[in-house]
Amino acid sequence: MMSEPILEVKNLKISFKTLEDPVHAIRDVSFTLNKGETLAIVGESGSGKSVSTKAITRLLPKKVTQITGGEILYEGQDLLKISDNDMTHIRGKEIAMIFQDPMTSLNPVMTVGKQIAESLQVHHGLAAGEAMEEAKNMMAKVGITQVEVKSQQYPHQFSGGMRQRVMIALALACKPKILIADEPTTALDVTIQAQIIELMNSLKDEFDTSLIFITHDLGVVANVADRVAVMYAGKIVEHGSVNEVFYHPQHPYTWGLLASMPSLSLEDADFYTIPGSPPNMMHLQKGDPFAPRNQYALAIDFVEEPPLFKVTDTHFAATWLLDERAPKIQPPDEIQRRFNVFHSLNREVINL
Ligand SMILES: Nc1ncnc2c1ncn2[C@@H]1O[C@H](COP(=O)(O)OP(=O)(O)OP(=O)(O)O)[C@@H](O)[C@H]1O
Repeated sequence: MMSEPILEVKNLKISFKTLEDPVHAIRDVSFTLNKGETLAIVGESGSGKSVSTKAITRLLPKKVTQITGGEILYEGQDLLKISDNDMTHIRGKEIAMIFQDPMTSLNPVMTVGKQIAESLQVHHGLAAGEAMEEAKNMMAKVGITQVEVKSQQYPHQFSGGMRQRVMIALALACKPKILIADEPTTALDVTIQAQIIELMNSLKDEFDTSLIFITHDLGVVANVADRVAVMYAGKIVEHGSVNEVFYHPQHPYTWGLLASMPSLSLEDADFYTIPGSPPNMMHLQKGDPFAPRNQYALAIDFVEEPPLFKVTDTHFAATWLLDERAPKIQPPDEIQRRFNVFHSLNREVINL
């Protein structure tokens, strides 16, 4: 795996103006997307996944959005500083997005073939006929059959799964360098979800695209991601390789997400769920916003937010439990089981 960065988000801070106080939606978020990799961003609803990625394509509502700090570096330029015109060239052509509900991105009164073709005409300057041929090729690539007929149909004539395939065809037609998929499979049933994820994985490799995959469902992450970033209350609270986050998680919030995942091997384990609900981002209390829900919280959690502690060169977690002065605690059974898997995985690697 190459580890050359294609996108670097550094110390991003975003607030929204409201009729009351501002909502501090993104509170100092940094992450890197490397060329060719898939980065999954996970977290509960409202944690800031969509806002931080919409900032990349500058799709946040201008009137109410205040970007109060940070930079978004793509190929050496700060996307927060370039002109609207330059951004229009990058959006769609170099950085494309797929959303949970394709109907919000597809034009309901234009045939799907025409929509894909139009994007190729605008971004790649293809002539109409050539663009339509390429559009049909893309539709076939994403597994749509009878493309001569289907390319003449409108979005409402497609099922949910097929519509998502159309969105993928539209997003990848211009061969973007980065694809941001925001909950692309959430509205689909489990079998179709698996098919769409497999499709995105194979096309991403074929097109040499780097992928940011946003989801609240850790279950789908294992099948797509190289690295995982876990968000809570507008911050990344843990990030690492998929094995590190799945089998050696350090943050009690990640423990909660993992332990509440349905699993076949959990019959005897004590179920650990995250009590309470996410904080009000308008009025955050002093200390770690996760503290009131954290059964492993220390006194300091109610006073000061933890920094990201380094676990390995590739793994970081923002929990005071990693401070050398913290008491040693016993993680929940399910997490201990994962630690054992992690240690046996590592032993296998060492013995190779
Ligand atoms: N236009 C807006 N005005 C005010 N607050 C906003 C606006 N857009 C987003 N927010 C707030 O920003 C925070 C982060 O929202 P975001 O949509 O990024 O969360 P998310 O993790 O993607 O959740 P979901 O999975 O529900 O989409 C939330 O508290 C949300 O209410």
